[in-house]
Amino acid sequence: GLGLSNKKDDNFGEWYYEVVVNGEMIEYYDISGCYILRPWAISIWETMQTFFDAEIKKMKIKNCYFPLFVSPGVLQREKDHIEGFAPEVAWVTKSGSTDLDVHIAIRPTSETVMYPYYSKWIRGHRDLPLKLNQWCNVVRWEFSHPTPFIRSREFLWQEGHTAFATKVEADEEVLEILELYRRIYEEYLEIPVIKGKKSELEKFAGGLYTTSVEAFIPNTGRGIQGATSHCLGQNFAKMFEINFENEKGEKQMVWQNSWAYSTRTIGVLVMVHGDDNGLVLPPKVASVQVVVIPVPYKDADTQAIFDACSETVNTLSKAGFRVEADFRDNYSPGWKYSHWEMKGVPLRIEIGPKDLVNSQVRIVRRDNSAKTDIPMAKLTEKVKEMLDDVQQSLFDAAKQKRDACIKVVKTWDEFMEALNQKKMILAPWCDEEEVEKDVKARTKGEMGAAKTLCSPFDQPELPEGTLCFASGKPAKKWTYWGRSY
Ligand SMILES: O=C1CCCN[C@@H]1CCCn1cnc2cc(F)c(F)cc2c1=O
Ligand SMILES: [Mg+2]
Repeated sequence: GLGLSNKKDDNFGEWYYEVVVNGEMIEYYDISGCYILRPWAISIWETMQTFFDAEIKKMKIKNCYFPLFVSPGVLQREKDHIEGFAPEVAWVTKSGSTDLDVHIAIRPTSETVMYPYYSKWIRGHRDLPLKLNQWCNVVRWEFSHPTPFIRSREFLWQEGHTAFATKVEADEEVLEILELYRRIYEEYLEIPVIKGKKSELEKFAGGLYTTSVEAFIPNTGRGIQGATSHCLGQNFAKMFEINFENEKGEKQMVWQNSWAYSTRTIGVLVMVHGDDNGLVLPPKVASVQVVVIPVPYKDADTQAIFDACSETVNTLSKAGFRVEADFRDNYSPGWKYSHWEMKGVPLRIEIGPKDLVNSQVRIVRRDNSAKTDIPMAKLTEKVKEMLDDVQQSLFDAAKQKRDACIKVVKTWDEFMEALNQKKMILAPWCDEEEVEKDVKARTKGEMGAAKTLCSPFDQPELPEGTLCFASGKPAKKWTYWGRSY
């Protein structure tokens, strides 16, 4: 039948696979870890892209496109950048039946592709800042269990790569981009995120520091990195000799950033808002915000009902809403209700014989199933009101649920109890890497170890003498810990 055979709170993993397929976002592919992204998913990607692209253009960041293929020499240029990642790199070794004598890597990220040309293009301070972004796919041949949108061997992202004369400019842009990522999550996807700094152990090894927006999946009790904005310092400038002559004629290395968000955002959206009837889409990213369903009755005037549906579609689309009617005569109204609920369409409008008589429509909200009869005359204003309310309600519900998963702890025992309760744990930490490694070792298990998610910029009060939950040493900062994706 149409319904899901898995409940979200019973077996989340199965529920997720079913929802992304039944919601017509994903089609499975015959190569493991690869998925077909169908229009219902790509329309969400495009909405985010439209917002983000417009915002970075305001920042004078330009789009470019570098090749998919990386020559082996440059890929290995930076040891600690690549060492841990080597097993994930996919290689082209043949063309047709001919072996390539030099194997070519497929980009897993584009630092090593782009920076030799940054070195060539950046000569003097007038060449700075150089601020480029590309919208592309990347390939990482990961082996941990693949999950649509969340962990796939190929995914879509944007990667920004910027170079500045000063660290001050770089530091400023890192946070400007991070704020855009927060807006994508909290103003479009309606998912609460925490802005913070990654620990030395969790940061991008090739960089100076990493900031991120961290989301949380209550059902699995796992944190998930939503997007990341790194300051690379001068590490890559040194490696790729990206220098410029400053105003005084002195040779200086540039300060760089790199930042990305990916189609993983869509997976987080499904996991956070989805329910046992399927997807639940925030109106701002829904390619269909309102679906109009005719409810013909045996002896009623079916044509009149269809006409009322068409009129409703015209009125709402003229008002700027993304609206569709489902006139298919081979499906019942009931079937259509389930189908569009599965796809997460925010509002459903039902028009039957009595609605005609009363010149009203029945509007049903996807997020809370509330049913309201609205006079046709007030249609547009009510639909706008309800869509705005759905958008905000989704955030409020997700935030309340996420906040209920946060536990503040002071001791190891409290930490372990919270971890076993699938919480996102805020703990005072001495900020020592050895201690972080020790926590990982002590929490190892088939569920995966606990790790730091981020140290929130918004630091609670840390009273003098507060001790680290894990080492007992003087705590330096509050840090979020948890299991993660
Ligand atoms: O996270 C970002 C933002 C956008 C540009 N890149 C940075 C760092 C990416 C970190 N990273 C992440 N994954 C990788 C996988 C690989 F196979 C590999 F060769 C390299 C990497 C790798 O450098
Ligand atoms: Mg990885």
